[in-house]
Amino acid sequence: MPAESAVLPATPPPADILLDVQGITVSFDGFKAIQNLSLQVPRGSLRVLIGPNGAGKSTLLDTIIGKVRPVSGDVRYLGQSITRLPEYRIANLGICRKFQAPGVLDGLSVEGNLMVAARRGKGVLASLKPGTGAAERRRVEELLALTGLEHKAAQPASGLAHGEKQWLEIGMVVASDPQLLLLDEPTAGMTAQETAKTAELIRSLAGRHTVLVIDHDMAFVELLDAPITVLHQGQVFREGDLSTLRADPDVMEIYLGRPKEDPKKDAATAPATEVSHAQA
Ligand SMILES: Nc1ncnc2c1ncn2[C@@H]1O[C@H](COP(=O)(O)OP(=O)(O)OP(=O)(O)O)[C@@H](O)[C@H]1O
Repeated sequence: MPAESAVLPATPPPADILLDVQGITVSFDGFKAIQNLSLQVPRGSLRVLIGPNGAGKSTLLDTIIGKVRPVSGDVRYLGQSITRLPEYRIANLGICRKFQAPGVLDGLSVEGNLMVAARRGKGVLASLKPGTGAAERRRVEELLALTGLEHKAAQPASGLAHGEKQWLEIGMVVASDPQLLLLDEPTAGMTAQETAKTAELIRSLAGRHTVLVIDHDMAFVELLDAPITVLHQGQVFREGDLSTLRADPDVMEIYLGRPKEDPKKDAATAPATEVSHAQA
């Protein structure tokens, strides 16, 4: 895909905005983990959130799902303020964070797990409606195809490899058809091959879903080929595509602690752990 496709729209029309974070500040005992942060996410888009440790990425997701309350600002979803809603009501609006899903049930088969997830949230009466069972089976088949786990459908989830378990969990989250899906480091612990497949899976979710992904793995971020928002010290530091951000000395500096005046010297002396963490 050409680089231009990843560039953020300058001023997207408000009707296309699913999530509109307006100037939020989050304070923990006086420490501002997020400071006057604004972010707009168009409906059906895929957005990547990166930033050094402590930048506020997880706190932002916690605020969107109502786990953490901002001291000021507003989180708007489909034009409605959700800032003061309890977590369960925000979830009921179709906002789902992957780690919130109950983990995979090891004793159940892959398709059994997906069936449980497809039924979750439906009342007893709804599940007794004629045709519901057939519709759920069709949904499970769709989810098996989406996650590439058709060949493992009957196998117990306990036997899945790490990556496969993650795909099953993504499938379980998608089963409830969330409009906004928040994924926090979905490729942690994955091999390069699993990471590439995860990128493909996540890309395929955009359109039907709006997806916001946090990750540190730049190889994965590159494969996602999506607009990126860089957070730093609780604020939006930059937005753009990966090639633009990689060429930005200020972004390099916050990731690597590399002084702009003498990048060569610092690149040579930057601690290996810091470089490998960001890999930008
Ligand atoms: N419950 C809390 N109480 C106090 N401080 C917190 C709390 N949660 C987060 N923080 C602080 O807020 C800042 C932002 O943390 P956050 O976890 O959001 O960063 P992050 O960008 O997700 O970092 P990482 O990439 O390391 O996960 C950090 O300085 C962190 O120590």
